[in-house]
Amino acid sequence: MKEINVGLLGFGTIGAGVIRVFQNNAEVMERRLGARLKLKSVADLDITTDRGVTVEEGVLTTDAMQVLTDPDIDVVIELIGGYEPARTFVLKAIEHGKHVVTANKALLAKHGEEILSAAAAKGVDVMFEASVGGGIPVLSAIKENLCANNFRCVFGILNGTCNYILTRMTNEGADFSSVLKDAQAKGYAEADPTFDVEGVDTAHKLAILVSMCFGTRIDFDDITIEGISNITPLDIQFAKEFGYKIKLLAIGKRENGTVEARVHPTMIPVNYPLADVEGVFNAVRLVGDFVGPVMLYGQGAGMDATASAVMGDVMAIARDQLAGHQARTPAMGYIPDCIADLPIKPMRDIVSQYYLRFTVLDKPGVVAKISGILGNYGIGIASMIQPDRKKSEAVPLVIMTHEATEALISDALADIDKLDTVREPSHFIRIENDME
Ligand SMILES: NC(=O)C1=CN([C@@H]2O[C@H](COP(=O)(O)OP(=O)(O)OC[C@H]3O[C@@H](n4cnc5c(N)ncnc54)[C@H](OP(=O)(O)O)[C@@H]3O)[C@@H](O)[C@H]2O)C=CC1
Ligand SMILES: N[C@@H](CC=O)C(=O)O
Ligand code: NA
Repeated sequence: MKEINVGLLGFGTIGAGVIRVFQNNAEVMERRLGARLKLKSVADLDITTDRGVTVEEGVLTTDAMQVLTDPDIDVVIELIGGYEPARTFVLKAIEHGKHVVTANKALLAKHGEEILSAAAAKGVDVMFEASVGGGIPVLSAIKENLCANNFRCVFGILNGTCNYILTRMTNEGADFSSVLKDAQAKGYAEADPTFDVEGVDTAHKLAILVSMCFGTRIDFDDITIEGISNITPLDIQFAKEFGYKIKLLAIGKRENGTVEARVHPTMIPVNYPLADVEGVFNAVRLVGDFVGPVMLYGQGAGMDATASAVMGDVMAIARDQLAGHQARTPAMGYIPDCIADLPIKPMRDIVSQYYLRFTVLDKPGVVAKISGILGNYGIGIASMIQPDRKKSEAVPLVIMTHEATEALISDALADIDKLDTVREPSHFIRIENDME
């Protein structure tokens, strides 16, 4: 029986998951492939720590170059993470004529074009299903099954760590930092968890999604990114009272030659399917012009689910190899020469409804002054929760607005923050009511 040899770089959380798939599911993969996948080498800096899986003698090495230059290895899986040395290793694998599978969204969001051009020039495949939505087969859905559609928009809950934190804060009133520690212990978080909580990891994934949905290059630095570290139990409580949940949402929209690409905490009505996505689960809602709305849901992080996506890519490459096809489907779902350069809409032009929370002195006339300033900017008030009567203490005042541009909201808030009766910088959360 024909063998396809695989080399693995990075024996961490996901690397260990990949080895588990090799060990547990060899038979089903062989029956689906008609060939055998063989894990020939695994490189990690540390090959003595117990990772919960045993590896055959002679497979482990501390020398990544041994994997990259081994003429027998057909496919290299990169699971080191980060920019370097992952970039150098992936380019080296391509130079040596190897197909590459990676889960590294950071690398792809920043250096994707360089890597994919090198792969195209060499005639090898680079696949990265695990990089977005962990185990959810979202990238293959976009570039294969849904490829006859023009996409209007894409919404995603794309970070398992943040969704796990927000879910436990919402459902149990749990404390942010202890839940983050738990997410790290479960292997969900990035090596640097600020990438998770500050929205950077979600933005890496959004960059890939927006490029693949709309067929455009995205400059990662143009994506607006806000994380969840400023979300307070008070905002979660008020959101509930208004019938919303707070989620870290990745939003991509295409409209009249521009795209929106932004990541920020967002209030979603509780009766929307995305509001029900809890814990480490992720979901992506796509709207295509013919298929309409499609929602994909599954575990967005963790050893086993992510390893499933990695091995799905290895199988796809192996199938192409066995059938004599090379790079059958363009990596980004579009022929490289047909990829556009659509600009990202500036944040000030975004239109949304807003949740505004002010910390005000409980004095007569405060509400009138704030609503007056909003009125001056033409911002309509949809509903309001007024301060409790606590005399001189500062109390929260919450206003839900009608749709307004971000420019109007930020200018109005700057004026409101100058009032003597407003005791802390005002706080806002965007609301997403239109997911069609
Ligand atoms: N964890 C998750 O749920 C998910 C992760 N991903 C992505 O998968 C990738 C791997 O993540 P994860 O497994 O969690 O990360 P880990 O940090 O658990 O694993 C990375 C491994 O790579 C090793 N490594 C670092 N430098 C080298 C090197 N020069 N040569 C060989 N090995 C090296 C690390 O060793 P050491 O620790 O000694 O530095 C570590 O064992 C990342 O790109 C991540 O973003 C994608 C989806 C989900
Ligand atoms: N740190 C990421 C891992 C998967 O991409 C997350 O929490 O989603
Ligand atoms: Na995926």
